[in-house]
Amino acid sequence: MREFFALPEHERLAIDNVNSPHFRGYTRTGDERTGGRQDWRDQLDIGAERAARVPGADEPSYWWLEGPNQWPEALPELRSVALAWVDRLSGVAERLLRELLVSIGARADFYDPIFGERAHPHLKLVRYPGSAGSGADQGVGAHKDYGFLTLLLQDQVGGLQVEREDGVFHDVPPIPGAFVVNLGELLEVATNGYLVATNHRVVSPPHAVERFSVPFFYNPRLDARVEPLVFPYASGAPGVTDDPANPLFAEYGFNELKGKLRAHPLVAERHHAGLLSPA
Ligand SMILES: O=C(O)CCC(=O)C(=O)O
Ligand SMILES: [Fe+2]
Repeated sequence: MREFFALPEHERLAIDNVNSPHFRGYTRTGDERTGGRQDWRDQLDIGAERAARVPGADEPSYWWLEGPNQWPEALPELRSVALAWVDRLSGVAERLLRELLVSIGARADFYDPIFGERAHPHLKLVRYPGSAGSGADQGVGAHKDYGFLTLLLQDQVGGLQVEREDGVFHDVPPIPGAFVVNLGELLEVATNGYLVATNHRVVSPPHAVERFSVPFFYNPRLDARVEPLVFPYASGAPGVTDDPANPLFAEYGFNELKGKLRAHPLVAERHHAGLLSPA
């Protein structure tokens, strides 16, 4: 992945995600927004390799999220390595989700039907280039991931923080060889708030220190509707977080599309002006 970010800028920009109505490809530093503010990182977004899908007038707009990836010509091996990693981590995350469901008294296979062949996993290669010249330290602003589980590899630099019950963001110190596991919004929807999606952010490394991370997002089919989980604590669950700025959608495609339109305004304006709600 370091080789990808070391490519000359014109080679990275040849696969700019602004060229992709499917939100795939390279986002240069400064083009992404979280919480309405600029994230100081660049990244390569990779999803399941599928044919471009253009939703018909009577189809849900989230089908735009299906499509081909963009790969750098100068690094032909990246495609097979990244897609093999997606496959491998899909298996790990599947096992983990099943164990997690059993641990709260549910059936292991409860959500099996919404994954399978048409599942919509996602992988990012991310580089944080240090602090922005402006002094802002938002590597990525506080957010929750859209799907069920995230398996995140981070290097030794640090900067990832998660919000705990006390409302304070706590450092997540890097542990060599370990994944950080974040709970996604769909698990919160599934358990009606018994499990709460992990609110997390990255504080930029100081000065010109670079940080690299590789989050893998375990997501079901875009047209999956997350049914309430049958488990012993369902009746006492508090309900999902009520945040008008971030509604949680049980139909996965809408939940991801909401996030992508917000995070990638250049892609949204160029390809999806019709989907943006009037300000
Ligand atoms: O870089 C990290 O450690 C976190 C990245 C992240 O939260 C994301 O891309 O969703
Ligand atoms: Fe995240």
